Amino acid sequence: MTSSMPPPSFAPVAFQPEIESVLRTNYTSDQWSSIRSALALPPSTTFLRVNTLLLPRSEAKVMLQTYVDGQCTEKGWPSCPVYEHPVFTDVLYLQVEGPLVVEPAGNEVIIDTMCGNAVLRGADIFATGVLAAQAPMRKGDRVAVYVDLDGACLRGQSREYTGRKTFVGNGIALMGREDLYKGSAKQLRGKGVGVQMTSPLYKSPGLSDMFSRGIILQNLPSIMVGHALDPQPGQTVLDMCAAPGGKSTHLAALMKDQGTIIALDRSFPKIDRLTAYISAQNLKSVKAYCCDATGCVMKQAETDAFLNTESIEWWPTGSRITALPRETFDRVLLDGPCSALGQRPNFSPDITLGVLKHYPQYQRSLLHAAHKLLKPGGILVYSTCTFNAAENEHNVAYAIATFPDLEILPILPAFEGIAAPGLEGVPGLCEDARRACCRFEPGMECGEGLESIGFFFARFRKREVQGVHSDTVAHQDSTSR
Ligand SMILES: C[S@@+](CC[C@H](N)C(=O)[O-])C[C@H]1O[C@@H](n2cnc3c(N)ncnc32)[C@H](O)[C@@H]1O
Repeated sequence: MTSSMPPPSFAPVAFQPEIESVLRTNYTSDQWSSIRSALALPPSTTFLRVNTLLLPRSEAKVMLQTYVDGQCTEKGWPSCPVYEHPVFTDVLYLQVEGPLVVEPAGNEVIIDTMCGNAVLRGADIFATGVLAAQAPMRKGDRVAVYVDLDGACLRGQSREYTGRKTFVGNGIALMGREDLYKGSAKQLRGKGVGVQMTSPLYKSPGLSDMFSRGIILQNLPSIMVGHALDPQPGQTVLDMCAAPGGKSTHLAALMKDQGTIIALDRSFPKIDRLTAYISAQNLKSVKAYCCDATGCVMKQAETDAFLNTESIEWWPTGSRITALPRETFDRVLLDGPCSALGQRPNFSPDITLGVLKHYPQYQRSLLHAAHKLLKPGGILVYSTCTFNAAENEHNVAYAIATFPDLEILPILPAFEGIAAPGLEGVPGLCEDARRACCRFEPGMECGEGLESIGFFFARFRKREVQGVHSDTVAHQDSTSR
C-alpha cells in the first residue's frame, strides 16, 4: 500500500443508449449522472438483520463487533464500529470506507462482473468465480484481482488478460492453477474459496459466516418491506416470489414463528434451496411450494371446499402446487422478478430493451393474482429492487386504477426521512399516492449518513366495505392527477 497514489475511481455505469433513454426520462441530467456514479460503487453502509427468534439485538451487536474486530486486525484496518439502527430494532449496520489506495500485487486473477460486485461488498472468491489465473499461480501466492468488464476472458486462460478490466484488490490464492482447472477444456476442478481477499478496495468485512449465528446480511429497504407488511403472530401470509427467502424468514421472525407463511417460487431448484434455508433457521411457520404465482388462484367452489374444514390442511413443504384459495391471506408480499437495476455495485448492466419492457406487464399479472388472494381488510406490499419507474410508480398507478377496492396506504411515520416519495409526472398517480410510495434512489441517503441499494415499495389495503378509512389516502381513478 502506498499513500502517494491517488485513490482508484470507477467509471459511472454505462447503459446501452436505448436503455438509457427509457430509464432517464424522469430525471434531470444531474440526477441521472449521480445515479450512474452511485451504481458503479458499493453502498457506503452494510446492513444486517438480527434473527430475533434466536438472539436479542444487543447480544448480536457484541458478537458481530468481536467478529468484525478480528477481521479488521487480520486485514490491518483500524477498528470498524457496529451500530444499532435508531428506528428498526432488528437492524445493525457498519459504515464501509473506500475505495482505499491499494497497489496491485502479484500475478493476476480474473473474475466476472457478478463476482466483482460481491468482492466490493466484502466477499472472498469461490473457485467457481475464478475465470482465469495467470500462470504460475501456486497455493499461498499473493494475487491481484481484476474484473473482466466485457465477459470476454476465456475460462482457465494462463496468460495476462489484455481486455477491459478493473482492479478490485489483492488476495491470497488458497488453490493453485492445477487445483482450479483440469484438462485442455479447462473444466473447473476446485471447490470452496479459491482466493481470500486480504486487501480489497473497500473496507467491508466479509460477514456471510454470521448467518449461522442469526445475523443476516440484508439491505435496509428489503428489511423495511417486512416492517411495512407488519405481519402479526397467528396470521396467514403469502410471499408470492420468495426465493432465496430473505423476506419470508424476516416475516417469520416478525410473527414469532406463529401462524402460516406460504412461500412460493416458480423455480423448483430455488424451492429446494429455500426449504434448506428455512430448516437451517428452524422455522416452523414457513411452507415453501413450487408454483407459478401468476395464475395461482382457485375458483370460488374450490376455495370453499378447501376452506370448509375445521383447520386448513396445507400441502407438504417442498411440493409443487398450482392454486391457492381466494381471499385467504391477511398479508400478501409481492417482491417479484424485476430488472434489479438498483443493485450496487453493478459493473456492467447487460439488460436488453426487450427484457426491460417485459417486466411491467409480468408484474401486473402477479398483481392480479395478489389482489384475488388478499383477504378484504388485508395488506399487500408491492416491491422491486429497481429504479425503473415503469416497474414502480406506473404499476402503482395501474393497481389503483384497476382494483377499485385497493387503496394505497400512506407512508408509515417511522419511514419518513428514510424513504423518498415516488417520482413526479407519472400519469394516474395523484400527489397523495405519489407521497405514499417509498423510493430509494441509488446513492440517496436513507437516514442520516446511511446509504443502500436502489429499491421501491408501496403498501395497499383491500377495503372490507366501500368507503374511506381514516388512515388511507383517497382512492383515485386513472384520470386524476
Ligand atoms: C426478487 S426475487 C425474490 C426475492 C425474495 N423475495 C427474497 O427476499 O429473498 C424474485 C423471485 O421471483 C421468482 N419468480 C419469477 N416469476 C415467478 C412466478 N411467476 N411465480 C413465482 N415466482 C416467480 C424468481 O424465481 C425469483 O426467485
